[in-house]
Amino acid sequence: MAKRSGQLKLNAFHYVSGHHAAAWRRPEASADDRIEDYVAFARLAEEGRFDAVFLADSVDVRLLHPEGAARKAHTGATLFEPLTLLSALSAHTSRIGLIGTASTSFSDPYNLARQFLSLDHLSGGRGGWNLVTSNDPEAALNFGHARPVPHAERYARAEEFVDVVLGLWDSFEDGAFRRDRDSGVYFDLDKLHVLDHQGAHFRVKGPLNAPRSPQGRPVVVQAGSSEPGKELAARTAEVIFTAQQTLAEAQAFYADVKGRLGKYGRAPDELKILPGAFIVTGATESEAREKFDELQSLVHPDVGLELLRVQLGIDLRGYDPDGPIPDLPDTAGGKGRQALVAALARRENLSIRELYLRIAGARGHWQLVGTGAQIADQLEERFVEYGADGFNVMAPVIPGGLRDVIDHVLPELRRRGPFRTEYEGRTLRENLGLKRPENRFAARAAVAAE
Ligand SMILES: Cc1cc2nc3c(=O)[nH]c(=O)nc-3n(C[C@H](O)[C@H](O)[C@H](O)COP(=O)(O)O)c2cc1C
Repeated sequence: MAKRSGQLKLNAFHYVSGHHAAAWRRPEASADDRIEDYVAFARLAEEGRFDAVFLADSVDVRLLHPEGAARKAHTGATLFEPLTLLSALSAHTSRIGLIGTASTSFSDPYNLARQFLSLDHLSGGRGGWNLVTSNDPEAALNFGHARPVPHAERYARAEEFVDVVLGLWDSFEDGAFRRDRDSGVYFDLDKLHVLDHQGAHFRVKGPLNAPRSPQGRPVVVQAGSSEPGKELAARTAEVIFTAQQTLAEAQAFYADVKGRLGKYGRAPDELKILPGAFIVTGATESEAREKFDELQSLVHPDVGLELLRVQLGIDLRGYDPDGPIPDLPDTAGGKGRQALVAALARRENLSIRELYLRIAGARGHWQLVGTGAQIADQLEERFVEYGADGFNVMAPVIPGGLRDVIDHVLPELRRRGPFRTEYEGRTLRENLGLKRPENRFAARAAVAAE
């Protein structure tokens, strides 16, 4: 296959004080309760010409390992609800995309469709929905369940959930709202469509009480890595977040998922694959390494064991930290991530302690520590060798780690070619190079009229 040209896409992953588990302990890190810090991050990412800010989310504080949770092993304890926060950020930014996470397991399609379409209008067409099924085992207990919802059930619901949302987003065709004061006609009835969805999980009549947005509808993002996760993404998503350690694993995932689109009548370029890249950089390699080592020295064993509980689905308290990880149970959580972290331990022959330090920063994602040129070389290789269409950039500490990427890595990428100096468009779709979707009802009417 010829080496590719074109532009890679970059998201700025906002993980409260930083993606490293010890980020919040650094004095320069953003606070998790100051809106001005979130605004500063979004503006910094926009200054760097990133495609979007991405907000992860969990609907559970993750207290299964209280000591680890109390030491902020993950963000669960202090996450502002993403849609609320992104709506606020839309007023302080003008070009950067705003992608927020919401669960199909613990929401309902009508409200979620309305909220994300409202964000899309508020932001002038910059909204995106990261669809998750929520692999936190205790999240279900916050929504009326007595036990975790099994993986297969979560995806069966997600498949129907996304179809209802996409259908509701087509309730009104483009140009439906005339707002004609003279005739008194506010909208064209023949451009309004009732969904009337009847399914195994949902009965939703519609229409949605919100018109199509400047980019048609929000961008749908998925982050599944299991079989059902990849299939759902191939059928419905336009961006997929993912995690791979090696170029070969990234190329295999890339070819696998792109190869699935054809059966849904989709072209490979209709889905952008953005693996995570945890990047620690500086003016020199030793400066980058020092920054990383300082953070590593702040990782408490309770935090490390909690990180492994979330990623591997097993509580390793009571095991010898300098011994190997035991055989792993079938997890109700994220199967894709469990397999990835277990493979990392085997490949690098890591003890429990070594493994939690290995993932304390990147949490199972690709970890790059070095100068801007060294990192740009690796990012460019994964892009030109068809391992990614771009990256979800994870800064170790916010905002300093993002500033480092902008100052040291992006100029090197621009020198090599595959990253923008200026936004191409005004909407998230235009900047991601995604087409503006047709309204399904208008498309059907056009075919019928031929
Ligand atoms: C970059 C990235 C971001 C993710 N963000 C979230 C998140 O915010 N909330 C969440 O519940 N899961 C999140 N996930 C987990 C995925 O939804 C999914 O559960 C995981 O990748 C395992 O795939 P599987 O569910 O298909 O087994 C994320 C995954 C990736 C790769």
